[in-house]
Amino acid sequence: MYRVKEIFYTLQGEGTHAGRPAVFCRFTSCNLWTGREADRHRAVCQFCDTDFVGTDGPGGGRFGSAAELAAAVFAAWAGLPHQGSRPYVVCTGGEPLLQLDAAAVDAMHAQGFEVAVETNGTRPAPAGVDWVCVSPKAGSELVLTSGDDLKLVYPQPGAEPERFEGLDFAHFLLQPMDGPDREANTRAAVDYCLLHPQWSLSLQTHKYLGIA
Ligand SMILES: C[S@@+](CC[C@H](N)C(=O)[O-])C[C@H]1O[C@@H](n2cnc3c(N)ncnc32)[C@H](O)[C@@H]1O
Ligand SMILES: Nc1nc2[nH]cc(C(=O)O)c2c(=O)[nH]1
Ligand code: SF4
Ligand SMILES: [Mg+2]
Repeated sequence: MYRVKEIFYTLQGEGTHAGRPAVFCRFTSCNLWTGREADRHRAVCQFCDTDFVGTDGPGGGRFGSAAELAAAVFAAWAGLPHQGSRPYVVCTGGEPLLQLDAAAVDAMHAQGFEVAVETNGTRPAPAGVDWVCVSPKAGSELVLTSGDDLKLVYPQPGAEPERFEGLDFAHFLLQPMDGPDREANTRAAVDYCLLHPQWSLSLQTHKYLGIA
């Protein structure tokens, strides 16, 4: 059984693939926060910008099999078929690697999708995922130490960029922490990238565009 908060079609807002049309499959639950506001101050991850509680969002629900989940992802894709481009699904959450398994990845592949994951990196990824974006969180143990994007929310005391720059990722990105200090955090991230050009800036472009 897969528990999913919402499934929707939009542009990938963040990271190396920012601007790419994608179905987002947002799994419920996270191992670093309950998702309840009353618990935020004592969570390992306290800055989360996402509601991942329950299965009540658009396209959300409980899916009894990998094939049913993949069919729901396929149903959300609204792009026209085009030779040489594959539909794209971003599995996120909550923490998707608490639920995403090889059967789900295989079923999404069988529907023609390229499969990406957005993860906090505290759980191994199943075989077959095509794009792995890891976003480490201070105070958590990082087990996924290789992948495509290493996308660090900045600043995070205890998770300085220097700690991650030796890991086996193709792209290193700083994403300004959203919240009351977003503007200052954005300026600080710009300054950090300018001084340390192995890092690129990742903006949450969907928020500036006013899309999901
Ligand atoms: C909601 S998380 C879900 C996936 C996974 N649990 C993770 O943390 O990577 C999706 C992305 O949003 C980022 N994010 C969450 N809250 C944020 C905030 N306040 N400002 C900037 N990025 C944030 C996360 O670091 C992650 O890259
Ligand atoms: N447009 C859009 N892009 C995103 N990239 C990562 C997201 C996430 O919440 O994981 C996200 C999201 O919520 N919306
Ligand atoms: S790890 Fe990801 S989903 Fe979990 S609380 Fe942090 S940002 Fe939110
Ligand atoms: Mg988001």
